[in-house]
Amino acid sequence: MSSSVATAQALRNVHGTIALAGAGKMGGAMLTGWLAQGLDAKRVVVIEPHPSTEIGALAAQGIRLNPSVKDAGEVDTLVVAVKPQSFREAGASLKPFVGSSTLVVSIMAGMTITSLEAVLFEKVSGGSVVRAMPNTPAAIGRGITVAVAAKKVSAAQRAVADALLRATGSVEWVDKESLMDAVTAVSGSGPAYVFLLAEELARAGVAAGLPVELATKLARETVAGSGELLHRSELTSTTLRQNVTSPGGTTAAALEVLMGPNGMQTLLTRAVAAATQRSKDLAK
Ligand SMILES: NC(=O)C1=CN([C@@H]2O[C@H](COP(=O)(O)OP(=O)(O)OC[C@H]3O[C@@H](n4cnc5c(N)ncnc54)[C@H](OP(=O)(O)O)[C@@H]3O)[C@@H](O)[C@H]2O)C=CC1
Ligand SMILES: O=C(O)[C@@H]1CCC=N1
Repeated sequence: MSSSVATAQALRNVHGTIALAGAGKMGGAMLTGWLAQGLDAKRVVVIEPHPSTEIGALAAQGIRLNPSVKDAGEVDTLVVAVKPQSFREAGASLKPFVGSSTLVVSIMAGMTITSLEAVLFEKVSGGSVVRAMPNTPAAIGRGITVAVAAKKVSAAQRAVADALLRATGSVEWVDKESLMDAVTAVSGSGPAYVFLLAEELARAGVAAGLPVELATKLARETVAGSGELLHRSELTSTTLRQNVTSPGGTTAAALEVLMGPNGMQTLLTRAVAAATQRSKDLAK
């Protein structure tokens, strides 16, 4: 069985009602992935105060948009995709949807398992919580998610979380929740760094004399094509970089700048440290 067939099959084996709280950029991307992989829309409840036109249109496919707690019925899995800053308030309105056997999967940056348990469950340490960090390539099935499960999460619940997360790309499980802040800084926020690279490469092309439109196209296709090559190739990123670099050539001249003092290594180390710290601060 191919891995994509196995992924779709695992998702179809997820039983019960799945509620998504927060169908914004990330929650919406995950919902798109689930439906694309064949999850029955009728089993999906979406809790979202201001649904986009796209999310509203999914009601025609059978998803239940903003039902009352009574109409939603028993929620087997609640995926929380609201902003961490709005969770204290949102948590209170979500709590009535959570029963003692509900599995909660949170994708909120910085929000710890302990905080989730305290807000959503009657007793601290009484909840089945999976903390996960996806990224936006999930929208095209090419995301990567890192997940950590609270002790109370059963093997069956972990399989449910895995199926939902894997429908949007690959999944790595870790045992230490403390890794999640750095994970968020690398892969959760990481797509933004890559898109910034495309923006700045285009700007640098314009500064070097190219028309804006051509520079934008060259930068976009170069980032996208290099990403695809990295994805398909078995070579390491170091070898792929070296393959571009002719001795004494143009790339070597550029890399001397990018790999020099205050180059990419310094900048990315500082950027990832700043994002890691922000994730820790969001927990407070
Ligand atoms: N964007 C990304 O790349 C990633 C984001 N995340 C995490 O995903 C979460 C969402 O981020 P993102 O999608 O970017 O943010 P968005 O603002 O796009 O989405 C959050 C959504 O939650 C809605 N919302 C607000 N209050 C409630 C409530 N009480 N009940 C239900 N929904 C509510 C918001 O509505 P309204 O706008 O009207 O307030 C909004 O539509 C965050 O916790 C973030 O840390 C994780 C990985 C990557
Ligand atoms: O910027 C943020 O806080 C969220 C988490 C990772 C990506 N976006």
